[in-house]
Amino acid sequence: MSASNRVSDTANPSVDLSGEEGWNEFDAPSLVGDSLRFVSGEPDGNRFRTRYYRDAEQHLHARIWFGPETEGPPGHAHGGSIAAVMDEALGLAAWAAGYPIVVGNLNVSFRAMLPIKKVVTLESQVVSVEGRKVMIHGKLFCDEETVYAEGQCLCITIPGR
Ligand SMILES: CCCCC/C=C\C/C=C\C/C=C\C/C=C\CCCC(=O)SCCNC(=O)CCNC(=O)[C@H](O)C(C)(C)COP(=O)(O)OP(=O)(O)OC[C@H]1O[C@@H](n2cnc3c(N)ncnc32)[C@H](O)[C@@H]1OP(=O)(O)O
Repeated sequence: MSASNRVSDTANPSVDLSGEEGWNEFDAPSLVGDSLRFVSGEPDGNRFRTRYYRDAEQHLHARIWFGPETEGPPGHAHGGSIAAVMDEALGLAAWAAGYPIVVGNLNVSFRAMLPIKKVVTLESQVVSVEGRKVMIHGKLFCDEETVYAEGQCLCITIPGR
């Protein structure tokens, strides 16, 4: 690839991260601080672009653009980039539900190759709470037929917070 092609690869495209009707934008930094830069830190960059929402039932959703810098297999997202999104978003879902946690265990099933430069949706749900263990499930998809990944995230509450 020539240098000039590389420049056009990283040109700053505009990306529509708007939510669905009934979703309210969720201000993650106001809840957890500014530390979530790995996935959410560059809203105009070429790695991820992320916007979080909550629905009327307070479930956390996200619109996420996997930019060219998330590439793993040619033209598709690196599995680690998908796992990073799951780690942040599912951990954040626990915080948003009122549980101050860190992620203890994360299982990701990669169901279909995720094309880069695409906006996908993440949905999440708190499925159980037992003592300090909060289980969150989530999936990344673009429509009913196309699920790219599913995540099961065991979060552990941090004592004293
Ligand atoms: C300097 C400290 C800072 C601490 C963090 C402070 C604040 C965080 C603030 C903001 C967070 C910001 C944003 C949040 C949004 C997204 C979050 C991103 C998510 C992450 O990116 S976060 C980084 C990756 N994350 C880690 O870096 C965790 C490293 N790790 C540990 O810090 C410990 O490992 C810990 C705390 C997990 C447990 O340690 P612990 O000593 O407190 O508790 P203990 O071991 O007793 O476990 C209690 C019960 O959980 C079960 N349990 C524990 N771990 C399990 C596992 N893996 N699988 C199955 N079960 C497990 C036990 O079996 C027991 O169950 P039972 O009670 O039934 O026996």
